[in-house]
Amino acid sequence: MAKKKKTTTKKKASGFKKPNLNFTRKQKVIFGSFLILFGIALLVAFTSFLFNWKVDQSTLSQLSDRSVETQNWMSKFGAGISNFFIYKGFGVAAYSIAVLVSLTGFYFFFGMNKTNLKVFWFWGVLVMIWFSTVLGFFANSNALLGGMIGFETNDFLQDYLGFAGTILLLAFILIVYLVARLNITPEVVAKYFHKTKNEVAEDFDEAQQQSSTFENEENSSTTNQSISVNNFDNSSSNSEETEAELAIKFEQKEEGQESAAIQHEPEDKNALNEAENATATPEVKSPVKEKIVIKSNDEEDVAMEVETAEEEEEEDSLSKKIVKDFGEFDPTLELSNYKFPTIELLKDYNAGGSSITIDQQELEENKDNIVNTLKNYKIEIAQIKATVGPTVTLYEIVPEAGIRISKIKNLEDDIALSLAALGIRIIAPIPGRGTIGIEVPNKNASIVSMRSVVASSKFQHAEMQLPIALGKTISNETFVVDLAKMPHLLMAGATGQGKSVGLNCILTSLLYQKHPAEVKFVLVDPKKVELTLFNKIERHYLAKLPDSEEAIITDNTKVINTLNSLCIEMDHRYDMLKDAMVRNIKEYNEKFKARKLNPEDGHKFLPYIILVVDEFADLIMTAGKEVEMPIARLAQLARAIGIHLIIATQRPSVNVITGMIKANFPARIAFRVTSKIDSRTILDSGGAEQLIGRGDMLYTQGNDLVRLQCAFVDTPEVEKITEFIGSQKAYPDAHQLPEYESEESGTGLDIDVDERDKLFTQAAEVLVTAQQGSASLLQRKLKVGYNRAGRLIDQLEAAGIVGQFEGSKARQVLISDLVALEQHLNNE
Ligand SMILES: Nc1ncnc2c1ncn2[C@@H]1O[C@H](COP(=O)(O)OP(=O)(O)OP(=O)(O)O)[C@@H](O)[C@H]1O
Repeated sequence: MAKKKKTTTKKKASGFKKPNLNFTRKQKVIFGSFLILFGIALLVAFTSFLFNWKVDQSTLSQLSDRSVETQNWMSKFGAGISNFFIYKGFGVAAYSIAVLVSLTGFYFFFGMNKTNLKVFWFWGVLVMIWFSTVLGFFANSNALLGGMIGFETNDFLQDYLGFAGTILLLAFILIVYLVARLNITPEVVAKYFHKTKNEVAEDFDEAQQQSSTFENEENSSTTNQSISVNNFDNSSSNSEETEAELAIKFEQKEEGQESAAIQHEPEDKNALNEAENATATPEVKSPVKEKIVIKSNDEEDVAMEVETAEEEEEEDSLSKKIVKDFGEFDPTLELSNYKFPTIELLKDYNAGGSSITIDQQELEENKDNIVNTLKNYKIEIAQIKATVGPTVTLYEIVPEAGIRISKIKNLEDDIALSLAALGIRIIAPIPGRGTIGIEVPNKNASIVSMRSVVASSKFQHAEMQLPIALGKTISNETFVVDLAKMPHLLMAGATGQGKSVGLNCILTSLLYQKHPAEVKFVLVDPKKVELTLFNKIERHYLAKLPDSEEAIITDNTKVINTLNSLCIEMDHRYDMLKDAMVRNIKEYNEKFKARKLNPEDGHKFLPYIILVVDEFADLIMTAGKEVEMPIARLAQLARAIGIHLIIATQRPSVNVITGMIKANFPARIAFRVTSKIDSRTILDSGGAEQLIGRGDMLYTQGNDLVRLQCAFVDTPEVEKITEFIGSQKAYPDAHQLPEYESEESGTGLDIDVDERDKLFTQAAEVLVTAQQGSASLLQRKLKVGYNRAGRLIDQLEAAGIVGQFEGSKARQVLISDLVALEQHLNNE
């Protein structure tokens, strides 16, 4: 069974590579310009052929003879190729070929998405054949029109379908073209005519109103009277109809207070015209509008327009048009030749044999031991089942009715003793299974190779944003999780238990699935050796601060700037999301790819950013609480905007993994730890102290604990992968994070006088009076925070008022009294 699985996964892995038919940018420009010019040459030759074909045709058989002259503007080449395409080919419809060739040239030259090109060629050739067949009807009067192919096709169709049949077939093809290619449906045509009708009516109204305004102006004194008479006449002659019309009018009045045109009685014609003009102005822009005409009593039409066009729809159709013309935005275009690492770069640790090494005898022995031990404590078993995993075997037992589960749980040590094995874990009961699980380590644990998990179909076909193949479960299934869903991961384990391998496994998974345009890593490696290999992919996958030289941060003091910079990036991304009216990075990028967001408004494709901290305890110790705040902020807010944190630590103590950190890292991985307390700190439950090490781990994402064997990826394998990626064309530099100005950055000794703190003079007076240069004194007296007090001291030192930093002692005050201070400050 296991072997069978293996062969299928291998097949899938080998089918993973895509053939590479891409040109480099230079090749595209050269090839593109050739095609454009070739297309133009064809146009020139074809046009000339139309005038000179009769003369040139007699020379065609002697084209190889240099002395023979042709009339074509492109000489022998022009005459030959035109004869081929026009006379022997498609007639005048052959112009399509020249246009299509030039168009192809443009696509290559400007590096545009070529999917549209295929569509152009398909329809272009179809139109050409259609035209030449239609023109084939006139072959007798002019052989050039339809060309030989047009004539023959026409002739062929007429033989089988007759004249009428051929015409009907050609008409059908025309309809297919109009509907499928040009989207011209009966509705569209009807809409167009409706629109034109409206426009004519509108013009007519306008003209009428203008003439009546003119009349109005001339007879201003008499008009009111005549209208009132008209009103009277109308209402008396046609009272029912008028009532109904008036009712509509008043309704409109009540609902649409803003419509001045309706509120005014027709006697105020100037106002009416003005109002109408005002409402008419936006009409010009609105693509769809509906007109309700309400007749008034004086035979004049009061038109109210209801505009139904929405700007967003217009934008939508604009983006659709851009997508139609250029295809969706492709973030990978800049590195379009990028090749994903191949599976061969990973080592197959189980080559030549099955990955499971437990033998039948071991299984039997363990089973007997478990049954006997439980029997000794008077626990009878109704059923027992074994599932063999890569490092441990799970024995699931169903005890006889009436046995208390806590009784079995308490026997953990006794069972371990009887099996003479470390790392026995009892899960009582197994959630959702109704059994009790006893995990017993295999005598010969087998390695779960990274190769096997990367090649697994579960990973290959994972429909996840950031898929990570962590390893294999106890039932030997590949375990794949989505980092984007976690959304942050906390990893802990004692030294040498597999943390670094685990981190490499996560990073490798992402390298196998994500293009450099889609994901960027920010790596913090205080141990300086663990992540150095990833330096090779700096310009592909890493992100760094603009002014830093190294992309991998090994100096803890620099981490604070990076974290704050990530916070700025986070805020910026939230603004972009808000602007785009989407809720998360996935929707944002989809909208951007569909060209619904304008890059000129600051929108761009957002890669996922993954922050990896290899030794968090070390970071907290050196950089202190200052790192905790931005980490907690990122962890709380960054999930929607694609910034994910992976934090690993050797020392899972409560002062490192604080409540604030824990609350925001629901996904946790525990490798073997030394005590139950550590296990509780990471997982909120025991169990990690009973693991056997070497990548044996427990994973939780807020609810159940899953025991996994972490996939093993060795340093040489990572090196090969990074070398493979690093040797390919890269971006000019690592991804730039936003610049961050640290609060302390202005505290050099060359502080500008203008940049001094507002409390500078007050601070100087406090220290000179007390003759004590201490920051805490300033904090107390001026009620300022520690940072500001520190900055003030630096400024006072720069001004020569206090002396240099002297460790634990307070700084010396260099000015004796307030008078001297005043003098000192005046002399500056
Ligand atoms: N998944 C695994 N499968 C098999 N062996 C493993 C696995 N993970 C780790 N090991 C073994 O354990 C050793 C130590 O692993 P790793 O370097 O990852 O430990 P670590 O927890 O990072 O230690 P430290 O904290 O001291 O850096 C590896 O060299 C390897 O031999």
